[in-house]
This record gives sequence, structure tokens and C-alpha cells, in this order.
Amino acid sequence: MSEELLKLNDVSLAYDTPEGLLPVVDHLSLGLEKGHIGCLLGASGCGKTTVLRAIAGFEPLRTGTISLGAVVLSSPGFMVEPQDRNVGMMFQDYALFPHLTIEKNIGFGLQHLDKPARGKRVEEMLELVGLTDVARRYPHELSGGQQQRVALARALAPEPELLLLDEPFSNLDVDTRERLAFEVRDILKSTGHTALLVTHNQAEAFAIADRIGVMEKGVIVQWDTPYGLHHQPASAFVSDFIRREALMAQRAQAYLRGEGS
Ligand SMILES: Nc1ncnc2c1ncn2[C@@H]1O[C@H](COP(=O)(O)OP(=O)(O)OP(=O)(O)O)[C@@H](O)[C@H]1O
Repeated sequence: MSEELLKLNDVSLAYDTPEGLLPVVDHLSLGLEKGHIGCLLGASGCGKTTVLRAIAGFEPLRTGTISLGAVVLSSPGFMVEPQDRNVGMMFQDYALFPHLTIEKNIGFGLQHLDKPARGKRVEEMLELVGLTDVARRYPHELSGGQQQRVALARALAPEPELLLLDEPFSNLDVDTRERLAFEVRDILKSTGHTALLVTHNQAEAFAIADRIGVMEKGVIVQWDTPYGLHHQPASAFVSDFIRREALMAQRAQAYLRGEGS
């Protein structure tokens, strides 16, 4: 049996707001196997990003534990610092440094390596994401899809044990988004990385993930394979959610073919 790398056990999260405590995530548990790509899928506001931020070490836990391998990263009153978690992050807005070349952006998190080792690692990363030709360019000289591949290379360069991706494709046009989702899956699979992605886009989730957690109001209602979600939805909510998005995609395609409005 494969080993679970990331484990969330009974995790609850809440924000302190001027109106009082806002509970956002309610006793959530999940396990992600080493080398797998997981995805939290759900409507806006259901708590996906909050879960990701907690795994990255930016939100304290009210209950439960988050662990990576044998190491507990968070529990109530205890948090390993974000920089000490060996967790990489990639966001929707690329977050590249505009004044640094692509190779310098990728090498940014590698200050602990000497110059030759850093150069070698940057070269490997450029090759991995297919951007060797543009190493000396600046971010604004690249397309959105290319910039996101740079962001991926930069996140993977320090060899994190786990990669977190927050809506990484949502700023891209539909064609680029689908292509890049498949590309990112291939890249992560070729390197054997474990990753957890957050999205509200079902097509993206199904394109990239080995396990999908459908979230509703701070809980995971089903954590399953894409096949399992389609063929054995655990509740009416899951089957409605999956069906509704499939229907919307069909309608959009019919509209583009000029068959409806
Ligand atoms: N810093 C914060 N302070 C107070 N409330 C917050 C904060 N961040 C998020 N929230 C609230 O917590 C809830 C969950 O937000 P979260 O961003 O985790 O949802 P999400 O599922 O990622 O949504 P989206 O897809 O829109 O990003 C929302 O009601 C949001 O308004």
C-alpha cells in the first residue's frame, strides 16, 4: 500500500472578524499519497484557500493536526514556520519578480546552494518546463502560460516535499488553461512530486487530479478518484455539482457552435 504524505486530521479553522469568530473549515480530514495530485474543488467561499493557507502555515488550527510524513506541522497552539515546512506554493497571479530574468526568478529560492549548483538546478528546471530558450528574458516578455510555467519551475526548484497550487490557471484563457493543466500534470508526474491544488473549475480538477475533494461549506463531502465522483457520487450535492458543471460546459459548447443562446 502507498504511504500517505500529507495528512489532515479533524482540522477546524476560523477567522477572527470584527463581528466575532467566523468558522470556515469544520473538522476536515484527508490523506494524500506520495506522488499523487489532489484537488479541492468547490464553490467560491467554501474554504478551499483557507485549507491551503493552513497547510502552508499561515492559519492557526482550532482543532486537529496537519502532518507531512512523520512530522506534525500544525496543531492547536503549535505551528512550524512556513519557511521551515518544505512546502512550495504557486498562485494564480504568477507572483514573479518583474525586475529579474526568468533564470534569476527560478534561482531565487536557491541562495543556500553555491553558484555552480544553483546554475545547474536552474538549468534542469528550465528544461523541465521547456523554457530554456527564454532564460534571459524578463517576465513581461512572456505569455501568461509561459509565466505560469516559470512560477512552477521556481516553486519546484528547492525540491519541496509538497507543492500547493491556488487556482494556478484562472488568469489564463480557456485554451491555455486546459493545455497547461495537462502539462503541469505531466511535469509533476515526471518528477514524482506530491501536490494539492485548489480550484472551482471542474474541468481543471478532472484534468489534473488523482484525488478530488468536493467541498461544501467548510467540509469535504467526498474525497475520491475522478472516476469515483462521476460513477459513485456520495450524495445528491456531489452528483448535482458534477452534473451542473457538465451541463454548463455542454451549453457553452453549443453556444460556441451557434446552437443556442
Ligand atoms: N482573512 C480573512 N478574514 C476573514 N474572513 C475571511 C478571510 N479570508 C477568507 N475569509 C472568509 O472565509 C470564507 C472562506 O474563504 P476561502 O478564501 O477559504 O474560500 P474559497 O473556497 O477559497 O473561495 P474562492 O474560490 O472565492 O477563493 C469566506 O467566507 C471568506 O469570506
